[in-house]
Amino acid sequence: MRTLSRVVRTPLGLAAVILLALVLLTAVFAPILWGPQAAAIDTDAILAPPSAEHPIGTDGLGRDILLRVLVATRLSIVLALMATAVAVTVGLILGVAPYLLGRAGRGVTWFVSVAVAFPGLLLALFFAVIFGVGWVGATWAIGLAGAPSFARLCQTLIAGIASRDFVAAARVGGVGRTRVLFRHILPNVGEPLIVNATIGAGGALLAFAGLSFIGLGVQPPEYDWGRLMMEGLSGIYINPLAALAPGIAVVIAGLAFNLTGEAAARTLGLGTTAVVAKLAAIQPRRAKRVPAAAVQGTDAAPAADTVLEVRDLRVAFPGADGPIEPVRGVSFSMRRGQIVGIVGESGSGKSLTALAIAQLIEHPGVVDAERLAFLGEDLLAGDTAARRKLLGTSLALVFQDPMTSFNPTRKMGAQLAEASRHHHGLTKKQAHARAVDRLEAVHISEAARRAGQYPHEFSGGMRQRAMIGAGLMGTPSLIIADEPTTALDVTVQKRILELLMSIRDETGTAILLISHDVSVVAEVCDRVLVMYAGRIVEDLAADRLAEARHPYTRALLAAVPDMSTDVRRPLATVPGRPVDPAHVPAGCAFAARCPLADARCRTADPELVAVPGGEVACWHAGEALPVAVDEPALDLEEVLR
Ligand SMILES: Nc1ncnc2c1ncn2[C@@H]1O[C@H](COP(=O)(O)OP(=O)(O)OP(=O)(O)O)[C@@H](O)[C@H]1O
Repeated sequence: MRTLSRVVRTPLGLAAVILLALVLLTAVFAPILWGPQAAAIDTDAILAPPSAEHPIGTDGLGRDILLRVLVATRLSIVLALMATAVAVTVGLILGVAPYLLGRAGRGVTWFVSVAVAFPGLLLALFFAVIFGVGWVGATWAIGLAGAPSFARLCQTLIAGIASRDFVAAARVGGVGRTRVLFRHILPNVGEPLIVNATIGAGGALLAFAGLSFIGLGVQPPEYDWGRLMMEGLSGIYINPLAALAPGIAVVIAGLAFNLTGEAAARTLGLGTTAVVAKLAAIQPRRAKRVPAAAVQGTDAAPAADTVLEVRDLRVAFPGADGPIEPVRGVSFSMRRGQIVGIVGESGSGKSLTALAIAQLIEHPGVVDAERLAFLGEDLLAGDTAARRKLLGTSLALVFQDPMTSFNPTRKMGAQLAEASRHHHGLTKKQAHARAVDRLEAVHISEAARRAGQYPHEFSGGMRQRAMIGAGLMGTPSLIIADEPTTALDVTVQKRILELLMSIRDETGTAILLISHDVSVVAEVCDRVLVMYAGRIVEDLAADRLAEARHPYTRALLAAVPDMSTDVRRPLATVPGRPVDPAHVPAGCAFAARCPLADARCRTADPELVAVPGGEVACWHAGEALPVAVDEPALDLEEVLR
């Protein structure tokens, strides 16, 4: 209803809706008002030309053509709508199948791709021949012919929404595929699908008229516009209006559907509501640092409080010239209460590492590891349902973009409550109460009222806190926060980081913080893992960052602006370009950008070896740099690239 009122506010929308309303009113009332008259045979007025009594003449049985055109509106529209219903239903089934069936659904995608390549009218003729002459066969024919394009649209829209963060969060929360589809995906693709179906109804109307015109559609004594065109054609030289009038009716009704659909599409495309709520004040708390003992020595035998063990984690995707491995043997472990940061430039494999831990790498991606264990449970083996439950109750994810982290069509309270109901067996009321409680826990004021609002009614910082609140619906042992502050301004950033630290202090939750910003990581983490080209190249305590040994870590640190940075000069960056995972060079992947690189670096890849305070993978770890990396010879072009 809201959509309709937005559509009629535009001149095009208003005209289209009025036209469609007229067509539909004619379809409803014309057979009641003029049905018997339109069927009355008058042998005295056979093939009469237009006159005052018969404005566009009569047919071969003396029946009034204008009345017949008006009465035919109902059958023409009903049949077009029935064919559209077939197209939408079959299209939806084919459209959602790949998502629901996972890998097994690839056959459906292939089938739709092939079917979509056939011209619709050809398919309609093909099905019309199979189903036989008559309106039933024609309805199936037009409906099935329209289904592939609808299915393709459906698949594309679903794929777009399925990659959004809130769907990933729901899946990690243990929400099943079917529920995710109906709760999170379909409500978000519903509008474009309805708009497309409306436009499709115009096409079905035209196709039906075509089939009836060539004698495959409606059969006498029934008549639709196509049938009337066919009958009028025989007398076109005597009374051209007899064929033209039903043709014009098809055009008007087709336009009414198409324009309404187009107007709705335009209106929906333009209308993104952006209501920015005011940021509620939060009371930042000073974080306690985890004792150094808890930070050190994590790669020995797993300690009793080990939350996460990652050993030789690899993530691969098929590429044009063989598999691409953007994550190439990552190993680390985390203990209760630890905040570990992963830093590295874009493309270094940080997010894929996190996604692999959360079991969110989709086919055709392949995850392999010597060991990937969460709370002692092997994530690469064992029962899928048990794994999902474990991840759903004990792992929380916070994503970069707080706008995509929530389903825009559902209220915040309901979204927070969802996983809790699923995993903890809470009633709707209990889950809602917990959602409000969790919103309060992340310092959202008036939490009860806020729980009844939609994501767009929250500010960016509030949404990010709500995302953290969603993670706290259970009792997570690990929060993975992937660039949680990148989309936020600096003051909000600080509050989010302080919130994460306070959660760690209060609950002992371990936090894996992914960031490309080394200063963010340095501020809140106990330990920092520096990633380059899919590997950890340095692992060190955050408070020893200044003693970093790897030239890459040192270059990253040098690129952080401070109060002494000359603002008139371009900001420093690490010179050169990151490695393309499809073309990782032999030897040390950083060699091409490294001022210390020599022949050995270009041929032999250094292992991660223990050094005082951490581990480093470099043949020249800690050596003095011949060129000052904090003063790289930058050209603006390189910076902007
Ligand atoms: N589905 C995929 N298929 C092929 N390659 C992929 C896929 N997903 C990611 N990659 C590649 O893997 C590499 C690492 O990606 P990842 O998202 O982990 O990087 P990142 O360090 O998190 O960077 P950013 O900070 O930009 O997110 C990138 O080069 C990316 O192009």
